[in-house]
Amino acid sequence: MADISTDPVAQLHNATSALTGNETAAANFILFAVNYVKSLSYFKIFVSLMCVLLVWDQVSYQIKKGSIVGPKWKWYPFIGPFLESLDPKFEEYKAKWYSGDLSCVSIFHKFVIIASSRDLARKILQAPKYVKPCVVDVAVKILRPCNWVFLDGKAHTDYRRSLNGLFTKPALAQYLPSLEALMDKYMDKFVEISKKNNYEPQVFFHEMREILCALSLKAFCGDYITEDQVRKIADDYYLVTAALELVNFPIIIPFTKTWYGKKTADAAMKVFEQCAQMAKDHIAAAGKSICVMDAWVKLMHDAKHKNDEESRLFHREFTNKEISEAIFTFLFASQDASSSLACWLFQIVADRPDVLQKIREEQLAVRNSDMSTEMNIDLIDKMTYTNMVVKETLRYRPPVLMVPYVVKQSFPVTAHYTAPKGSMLIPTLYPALHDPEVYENPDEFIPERWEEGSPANAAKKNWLVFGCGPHVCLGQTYVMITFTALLGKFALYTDFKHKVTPLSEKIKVFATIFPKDDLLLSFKRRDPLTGQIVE
Ligand code: HEM
Repeated sequence: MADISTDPVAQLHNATSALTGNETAAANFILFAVNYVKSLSYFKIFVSLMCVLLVWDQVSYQIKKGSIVGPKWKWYPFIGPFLESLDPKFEEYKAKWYSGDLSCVSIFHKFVIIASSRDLARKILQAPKYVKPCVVDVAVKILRPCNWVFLDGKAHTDYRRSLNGLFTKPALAQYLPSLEALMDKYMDKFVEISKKNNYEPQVFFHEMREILCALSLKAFCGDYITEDQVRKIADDYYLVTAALELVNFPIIIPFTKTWYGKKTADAAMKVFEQCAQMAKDHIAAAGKSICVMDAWVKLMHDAKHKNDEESRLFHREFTNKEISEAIFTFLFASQDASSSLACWLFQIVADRPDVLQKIREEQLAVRNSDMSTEMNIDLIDKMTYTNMVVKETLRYRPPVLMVPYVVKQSFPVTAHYTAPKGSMLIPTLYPALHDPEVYENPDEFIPERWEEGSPANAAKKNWLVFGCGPHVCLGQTYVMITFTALLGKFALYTDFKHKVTPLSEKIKVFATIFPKDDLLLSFKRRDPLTGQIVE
């Protein structure tokens, strides 16, 4: 008669009768284990399960850690140093970087490897076969899964090639006049704000974020975006930054940080979609190109009559939605890093009157003291010293400390260590930029170290401010040009003072890095030729 028992133990018993030797021993063991579990209470089962998981958590950590530097054990079971990661401290990061070329930490199920030497950082950034950029889970929801930044390999390289042309010097030359006009407006605004506070230094962190957001949006959307829309996006943008913290809840729950972040991003992309259509209409009517959107649409427009390889990239029409998503990634990539640079730049220059004086002298010289000279690329190219100040600020206080990547397949990072698939691999940029063998007295601010023929200039491999490899920053030329122009104008037309506090030189980590006291500044109008204060 067929065995109709539903008891798995009874079934196993019957099954073993047909086996011999090793098979019987294995089956007996399973039988014993099943009988044992059946004799346990739920509580005991739970405790046993937890013990197994606990041991597995530690064993898995040890296997992944291998020979690299890192905590001997996962001291906080399962979560690891999760609570510390909620409030990242620059000093703790630094201690980690200098603890070894490769170090690790495990948070929940994520195994994180930090690569801090220049050569390892470069190796990782240039290994698209093994790694791809790692974004927090929620970023895919906020930036949308179809966004170009999530493309990998050839698809990414091809899309990137279609965007490179939007940030070349000739393209940037088209955006400069409207950027200069906006800089003028913000100089007035900063002076006005300072005047209302009797020129007493006050927190300028938020104003710096606003001017950078406004400049980016002007460069990207030109006059298609209204001042109100710019203000709204600039005001709300910090909600996106807050939503994209490295440690965040992956599901979007109403009225949480991520929910507000997504709402802000969706609203901004809606505005960009409308702007994209206006750019298409403007270029179709043979209008002049003055912003990134115009330049992009013009490339599409011109491509229709050309058949070279570069133009073929534009043979398909990028939709308004696609353009809006790409523009949002530009804002996303630029906003925090550029605001960080702006904060340090104004603080550092205000604290060093000799540097400010040299900038002013250069600014007058390149204009031949003719204040009606318009800003253009040739003029900016002549601002050698101002450019060195921007470059040294980027080295001294690199806005992006680390770039998280995820391992796609086991990656032999060194002869002795292979990063396991699925782990997070983080090349750090700071140590290469503070390498004493390349930059003498690396913790001092010395613009002259960038003079032609200097060791700093020769050490191209250490210049990791904008990353390297297939994901190298798309906006790096734009950054150098805009900031040189911005600093030059503010130095000429305003007298800015910084109040030094014990926290000014301390570093706060908020996506990028900022002075811990949020930057106390005051601006006065000055006559660019005489240096007299104009009240
Ligand atoms: C001070 C300002 C900035 C700094 C320090 C900075 C730095 C960086 C770094 C370190 C990366 C990652 C590179 C890599 O993975 O190898 C990056 C990527 C990127 N940056 Fe910037 N960035 C800045 C401003 C900008 C601006 C203004 C734009 C926009 C126009 C921009 C657009 C991008 C884009 C689109 C990417 C991703 C490129 C890709 O995945 O192909 N960045 N940036």
